[in-house]
Amino acid sequence: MHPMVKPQKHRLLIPSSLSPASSVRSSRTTHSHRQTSLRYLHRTTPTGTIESVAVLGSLYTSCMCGGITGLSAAWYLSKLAPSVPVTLYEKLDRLGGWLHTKRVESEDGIIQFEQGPRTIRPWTVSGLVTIDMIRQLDLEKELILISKNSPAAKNRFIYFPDRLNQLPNSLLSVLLSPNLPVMKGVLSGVLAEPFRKRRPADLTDESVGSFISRRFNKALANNLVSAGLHGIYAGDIDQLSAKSLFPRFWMAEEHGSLIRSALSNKTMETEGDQTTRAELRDDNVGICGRMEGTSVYSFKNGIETLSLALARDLEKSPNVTIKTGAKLDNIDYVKTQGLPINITEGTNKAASYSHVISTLFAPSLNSLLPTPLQSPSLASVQAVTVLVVNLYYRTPNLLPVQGFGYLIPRSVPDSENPEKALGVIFDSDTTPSPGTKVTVMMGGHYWQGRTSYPDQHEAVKMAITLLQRHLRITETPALTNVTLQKDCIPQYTVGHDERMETAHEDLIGFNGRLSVAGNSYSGVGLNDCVRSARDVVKGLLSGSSLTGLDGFKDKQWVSLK
Ligand SMILES: Cc1cc2nc3c(=O)[nH]c(=O)nc-3n(C[C@H](O)[C@H](O)[C@H](O)COP(=O)(O)OP(=O)(O)OC[C@H]3O[C@@H](n4cnc5c(N)ncnc54)[C@H](O)[C@@H]3O)c2cc1C
Ligand SMILES: C=Cc1c2[nH]c(c1C)Cc1[nH]c(c(CCC(=O)O)c1C)Cc1[nH]c(c(C)c1CCC(=O)O)Cc1[nH]c(c(C)c1C=C)C2
Repeated sequence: MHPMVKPQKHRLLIPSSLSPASSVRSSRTTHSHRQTSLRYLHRTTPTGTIESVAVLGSLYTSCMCGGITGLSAAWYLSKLAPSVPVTLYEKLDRLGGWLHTKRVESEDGIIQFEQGPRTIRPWTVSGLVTIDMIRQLDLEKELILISKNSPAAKNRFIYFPDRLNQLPNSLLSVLLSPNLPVMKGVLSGVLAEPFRKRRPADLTDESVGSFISRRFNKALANNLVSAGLHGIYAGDIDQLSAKSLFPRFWMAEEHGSLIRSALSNKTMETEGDQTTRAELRDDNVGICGRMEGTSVYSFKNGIETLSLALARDLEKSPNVTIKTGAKLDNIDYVKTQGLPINITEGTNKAASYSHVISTLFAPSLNSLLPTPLQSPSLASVQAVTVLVVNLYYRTPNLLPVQGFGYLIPRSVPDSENPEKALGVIFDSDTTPSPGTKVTVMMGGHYWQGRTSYPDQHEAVKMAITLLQRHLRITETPALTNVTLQKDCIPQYTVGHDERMETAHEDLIGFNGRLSVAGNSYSGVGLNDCVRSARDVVKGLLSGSSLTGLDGFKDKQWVSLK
C-alpha cells in the first residue's frame, strides 16, 4: 500500500528558490557554496506515516536558476501541514530566482529592470492558483494590473520580414488585413484546415512546425507560430512538441477540425483543472472581481515581490528552516535500509528526511540520483539559454508604437536579425517609468550547443544595433543591464509527454518518497510552477500522488458544456 495513506508526523526539506543571474551582467557575482550530498534512504513505517519530506530547488549544472516552485512547495507545506518540520535549501545566497528585479540608481530615480519574468496571466486555472496565493500573502495592494483595453495588452507586433506588423486582435481584422506581410497565407490556411485529413492513428506526437504546416500551411507555422513560441519557450517549432504545447488542438484533431473545435463554445479541461477551478473560485471572489478586465499583471516593486513575500512568510513559520549557500550534489538511495533520506550539507552533517519533493531542473535531479535509479527520461529534458539585455533611455515615448512588444519569427532574413533576437518587450508600456524602458531577448534555440556567449559589452552593442535597425532608436541608453540566463527555459520536445510518463514509472522506484515539480514537466509559466507546487504537496499529503508526474498517465479531459 502506498506509504502515504495516513500522513502524520513529517519533516520536510525544501531547498529551492531562485538565485541571481550569472556570468554576463553589469556586476559579476560569485558565490561560494559548500558541497553537500543528499542521501535518500527509504523508510516504510508500519503505519505508513510520513516522517519528513525533502524538497530540492532546481539544480542547474551551470550557474543559476529560478525556483518559484520550491518556495511555493515550502509555503503550501507550511500551510497544509504546519506541524511538519520543513528545511528549505538554496545553493546560492539569494532567495527569489528568475523572479529577479534589479534596481538601479539613476538621475531619474530608481529604475527597475526585470532580468527574468515580468508579467503573469490571471485567467487560466493555474493563474487562479497564483491569485489565491497573492490574496493569502496580502499582496493585492502591490499589484499593477494591465487592462485588456490598454495598448500593452491589445498591441502585439511581429517583426517580418523587415518591418513591424501589428497583429490583428479580432477575426474581422484578420479578414481586413490581407496585405500585412506576416498574415500572408493565414486566411487560406485557416479556410483549408477543416478539410484536412486527420493524422495517421499511429502518430503519437509531432513537432509544432509539422503539425501546424500539416493542418494549416507553412507560412502560418514559420511566421506566426514560430514568433509566438519564441515569446514563451525561446524555442524552435521543429523541435517543440505539438501534443505537449497544444494538447487541446492535438486532441481536437481526433474529432476533426481544430477550427471547429476552437469556435465551439465547449472548452476542454483536465479533471484536475476542473477540481482546482471549483476549489479556488469561491475563495477569491474579491480579488478576481478587482482583476476583471486585466490582461496581465505584475507588482509595483517588481515580479520578485511574490518570491520575497513567500520567503518572508516562510521565515515566520516555526517549522520552516531556510538554508542558503547549501548546494546538494548527490542522492544516495539505500532501498534495503528503509531509513529516511539523509541530507549532508557543508560540514557533511547528515540530516534525515523521509520524503523529497524535487523542483530541480530534471536533468540536474537525475544526475543526483544513484545510478541504478536514474531515469533517461528525466535526463532527456533540454533547456535553452537566453541573453537578456535591459535598456533605459531618458527620453520618454521613444518607441514608434505602443504595445506589449514584438516577436521575431525564425523566417526573418538573417540580414534583419543577425543578433538572433527572439523579441523585444516594451517594458515602459507595461510598468511605469520616467523614460523609455525595453528588454531585448536573444539566443534561445538559435544558440543550442554553444559554449561561449557574447560578453556584457557585445550584448549591449547587439541590442542597441537591433533597436536602431528595427525601431530607429538612435539615442544612447542611459542605463543597461545584461544577464545571461543559462539553461533557463526547458524545452518540451517531441515525445515529451511519453517521456514524462516513463519518468513517472522510473520514480515509482522511490515508492512515493520522491516527487517532482517545476518548469521541467508541465508548463514553463510562473503560474504553471506555482500550480505544480500546490498539486505535488496536496498529492503527497493526501496520498493521491506518487511522483508528481502522475498526471501524465492518460490525461482525463472533460468537455465542458
Ligand atoms: C528570461 C525569462 C523570462 C520569463 N518570462 C516569464 C513571464 O513573463 N511570465 C511567466 O509566467 N514566466 C516567465 N518565465 C518563466 C518562469 O520565470 C520560470 O519558468 C520559473 O520561474 C522557473 O521556476 P522553477 O521553480 O520551476 O524552477 P527552477 O527555476 O529551475 O528552480 C531552481 C532553484 O534550485 C536551486 N538549486 C539549484 N541547484 C541546487 C542544489 N544543488 N542544491 C540546492 N538548491 C539548488 C537554484 O539555485 C534555484 O533557486 C521567464 C523565464 C525566463 C528565463
Ligand atoms: C522574446 C522572448 C521571450 C519573452 N518572454 C519570454 C521569452 C522567452 C518568456 C515567457 N514570457 C511569458 C511566459 C509565460 C507564458 C505562460 O505560459 O504563462 C514565458 C515563459 C509570458 C508572455 N509571453 C508573451 C506574452 C504576451 C506573455 C504574457 C501574457 C501571456 O502569457 O499571454 C509573448 C511575448 N514574450 C515576449 C514578447 C516580446 C512577447 C510578445 C510580444 C518576451
